[in-house]
Amino acid sequence: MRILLLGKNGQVGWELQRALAPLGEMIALDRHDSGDLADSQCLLAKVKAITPQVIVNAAAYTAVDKAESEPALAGQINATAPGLLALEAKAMGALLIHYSTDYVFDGSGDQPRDESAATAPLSIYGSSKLAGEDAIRASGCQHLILRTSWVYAARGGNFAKTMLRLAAEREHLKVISDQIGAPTGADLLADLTAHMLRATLAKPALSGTYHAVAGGETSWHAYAQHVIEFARAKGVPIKVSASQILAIPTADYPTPARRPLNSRLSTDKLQAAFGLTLPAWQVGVERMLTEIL
Ligand SMILES: NC(=O)C1=CN([C@@H]2O[C@H](COP(=O)(O)OP(=O)(O)OC[C@H]3O[C@@H](n4cnc5c(N)ncnc54)[C@H](OP(=O)(O)O)[C@@H]3O)[C@@H](O)[C@H]2O)C=CC1
Ligand SMILES: Cc1cn([C@H]2C[C@H](O)[C@@H](COP(=O)(O)OP(=O)(O)O[C@H]3O[C@@H](C)C(=O)[C@@H](O)[C@H]3O)O2)c(=O)[nH]c1=O
Ligand SMILES: [Mg+2]
Repeated sequence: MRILLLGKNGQVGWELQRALAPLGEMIALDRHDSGDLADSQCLLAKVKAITPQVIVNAAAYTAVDKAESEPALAGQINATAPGLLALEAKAMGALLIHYSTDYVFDGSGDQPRDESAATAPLSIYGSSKLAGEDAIRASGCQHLILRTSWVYAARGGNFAKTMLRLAAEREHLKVISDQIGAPTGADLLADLTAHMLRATLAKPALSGTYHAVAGGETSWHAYAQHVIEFARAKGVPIKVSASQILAIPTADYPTPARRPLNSRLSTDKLQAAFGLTLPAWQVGVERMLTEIL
């Protein structure tokens, strides 16, 4: 089996290189080797030449605030290119695996959302990701769309690493405590992808959209506290004292993009359909911290 991986150097792409390696021949691209989602023509020519049985798209425009001032580029990378990949997958009979986000929702309420909940993105990033999902579903190709949230990895930039850096430099931190979600490891997503890929090739009816996040929930503030106190306990030099990691409401942290308050996603569908278990978010975060500290 030939697997084409796009975005091989992102957080998720890097872990997919590891997790998908045993499943077949992998061709892994980034934007520099004809895998540029901003250049659809070149990308589609490359896909046709490779004729993969599976396309895994881990490439995306993920700079949430910057997207507010670059909507056309975000739309090209997150919506137009995935839509064209889906049409090509349909034509070739390939399975397309793609990732989406909690930011497709408006974050109202306080209950976990399932896959059928109404979408209403608050940001350009969120609407571009939703348009990508919709284009894939409309293409009629076999697909797996994994909606995830708050992704971190040992390799790459993410919130946990930003907090460790700031905690070493500053005497106080202000972190939002009224946005609730689940930090999800890129390694967990890659492993889920490998299992789901195999199961879906064997049983195409599994094709569809799934929420894929770690278990439990937290706020950005409690997540930051967890990361910083774990590092402190390991002897890492930390400047901020525990009492100076200050909880603030979203209103006190103005950003160009609006973000959902309630990012809780229910993973019941994924767990039931694939017989998989999603471990608590702390398990993966502590493993990642142990690796990088
Ligand atoms: N990060 C998060 O918190 C979350 C991510 N997701 C989704 O998960 C998926 C993976 O995200 P993640 O690994 O965290 O993101 P990263 O930002 O770590 O990686 C994205 C990758 O996409 C690449 N990329 C950007 N533009 C292009 C382009 N024009 N052509 C080809 N490649 C490009 C980047 O390359 P380069 O470094 O060269 O720019 C980078 O390697 C995405 O679909 C994202 O929307 C969902 C929820 C949360
Ligand atoms: C750096 C910092 C951030 N924050 C807030 C801002 C934001 O609400 C939250 C997280 O900051 P980030 O910059 O990681 O936010 P962001 O880049 O929006 O994270 C999102 O990325 C995209 C790609 C997704 O799909 C989402 O699931 C989510 O992970 O923490 C603070 O409160 N204090 C701080 O010092
Ligand atoms: Mg970010």
